[in-house]
Amino acid sequence: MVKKSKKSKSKRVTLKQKHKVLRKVKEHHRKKRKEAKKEGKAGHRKKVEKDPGIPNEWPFKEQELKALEARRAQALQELELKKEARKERARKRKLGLLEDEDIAKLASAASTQGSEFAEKDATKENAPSEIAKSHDHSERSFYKELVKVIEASDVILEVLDARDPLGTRCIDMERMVRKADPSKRIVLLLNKIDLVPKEAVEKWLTYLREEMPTVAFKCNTQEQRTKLGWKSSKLDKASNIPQSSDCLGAENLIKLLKNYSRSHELKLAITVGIVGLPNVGKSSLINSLKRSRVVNVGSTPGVTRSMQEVQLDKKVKLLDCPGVVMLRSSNSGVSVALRNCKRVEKMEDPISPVKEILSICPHEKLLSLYRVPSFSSVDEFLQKVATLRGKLKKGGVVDVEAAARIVLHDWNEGKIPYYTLPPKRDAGEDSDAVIISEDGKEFNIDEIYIAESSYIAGLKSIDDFHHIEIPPNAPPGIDEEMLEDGKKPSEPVGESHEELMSEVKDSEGSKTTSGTTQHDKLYTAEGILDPRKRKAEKKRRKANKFSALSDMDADYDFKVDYQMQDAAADGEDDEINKAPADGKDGDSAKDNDPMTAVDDA
Ligand SMILES: Nc1nc2c(ncn2[C@@H]2O[C@H](COP(=O)(O)OP(=O)(O)OP(=O)(O)O)[C@@H](O)[C@H]2O)c(=O)[nH]1
Repeated sequence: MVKKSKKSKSKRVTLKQKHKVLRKVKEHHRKKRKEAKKEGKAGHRKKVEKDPGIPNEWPFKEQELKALEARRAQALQELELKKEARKERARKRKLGLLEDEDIAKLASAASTQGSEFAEKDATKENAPSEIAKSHDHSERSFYKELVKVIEASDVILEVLDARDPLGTRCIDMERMVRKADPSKRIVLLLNKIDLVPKEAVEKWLTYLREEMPTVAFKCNTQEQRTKLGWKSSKLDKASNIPQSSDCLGAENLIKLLKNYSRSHELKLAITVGIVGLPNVGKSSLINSLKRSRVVNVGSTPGVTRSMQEVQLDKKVKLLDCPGVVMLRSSNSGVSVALRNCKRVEKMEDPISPVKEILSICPHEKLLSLYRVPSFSSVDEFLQKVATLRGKLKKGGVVDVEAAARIVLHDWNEGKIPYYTLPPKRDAGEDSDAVIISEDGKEFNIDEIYIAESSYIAGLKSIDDFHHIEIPPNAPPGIDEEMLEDGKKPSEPVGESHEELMSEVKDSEGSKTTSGTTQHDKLYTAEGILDPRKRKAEKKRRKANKFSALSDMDADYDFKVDYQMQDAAADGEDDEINKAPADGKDGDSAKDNDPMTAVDDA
């Protein structure tokens, strides 16, 4: 390094010195800023003007104070209502009841409106019809999704709840499948076998296998996202199946589907539509087969809202479907509620289904389950449950409806354990109902049944269970009339299920020739499964909206509205403040605003 000359005038310093200087400068500036701020504040501090209030001399002081108090109370009440609606919405969101958000929005809008917002009153009047419309629409859209799934599938897996297989079997839907294409195969799947005794499972399997290939299954009920457990089909009797959250029967079911694919020598993947009533475990079945949480699962019915596709492997593609709804009115009410086809939160009358539960369940069972002393009527039972569970309304009144909802939730989630046994077949039963099927050969069903018997033997017996036996329900039917009632000329939704079927076919267009694959069919079905189309549609709608807004802006004349508003406000002020105190205009405007009134409070 070149030595520094003694005569040199260079200002180069060491880095340590340089940083020290910089730090000092920074500190100095900060100090200066602080002082300036202090001075500025002290120098220009605004004097807060004290509100002189309403002068004592003013003749209307009493009335004005009363009105102010009323406005303040109303504003507080509105805030309270908003808070409650928010809480309710959060609770429903947690439960996965997304469409309830709209209802909560409507309810809160209706409740928060004051008498001064006349136009909002109109919204309030319209609210119930809007809710009904959206509900109807969701049922129709669920039905449309079902039609799409049936159309796209080679094999239909109809999921039944092992506790009441007949009550959760939809024979109308089966007819619909056969009508649509007789080459489509239906396999019944007896799910939730962990909730019933072994004897019931065996009897139901024998009963159902007289009509169609039927397999027993237990879905995985673990909470984790991946690596969901499977129990081997080679299970010993000592295994405690009902307490395990592992899946049971998956290997067998996959083997059955592959047998079908092999028997038809299909090179492409077969499409398997998973259908069934709400909450029977369709989504859980897909997650269990895939061994990870690929679709949403929930104990409330209606979690699945549209068709979802899951590729199991090269050979099998699964389609999740919303629960079969549009049930006939003869099935509605109590029996629909007890099949968990309706959300308990949405039920207008949750007490009637509880009456039914009390009539079929032995009272001792309920006494021990709910830890209530004896009761003589439904009302007494619900009052005791409400008191024990702390379900009280305002003023300490027991909330029997909330208690009824608890009991219904317990019924649907299997906390009140029950099972059914198959009925005896009539000699003259409808020949259409009993189909001794040839389908078994395509699935190589004998091999499957033999493998299955090993783990069914491991289930708990009727003596270990202490479950309640109830009579089986009749299969629910699909209401075609309901489809026709809701028909509107402008609506693109189909009319009856035949028309819906043809509509879905039409939407597939001319592309759907006999040579096209199921995969093609699926992607041509309008909307849901083509994300690119959906995005393009969204973009187009957004562009239209913007152009409409800019058109509006171009026409808008601020002068007109503002002048009119000013004139109107002047007129109003003159009327309200017939004897105003000087300078009180601003205050009165402030008092008219409920929010300001609360702030003032
Ligand atoms: N014990 C037990 N519970 C099950 C079984 N399968 C499903 N479940 C439970 O049943 C409830 C409903 O399951 P989902 O898979 O959401 O039913 P879904 O048929 O898809 O319901 P929707 O989407 O409403 O049509 C969930 O709480 C599951 O944990 C089973 O084999 N045994």
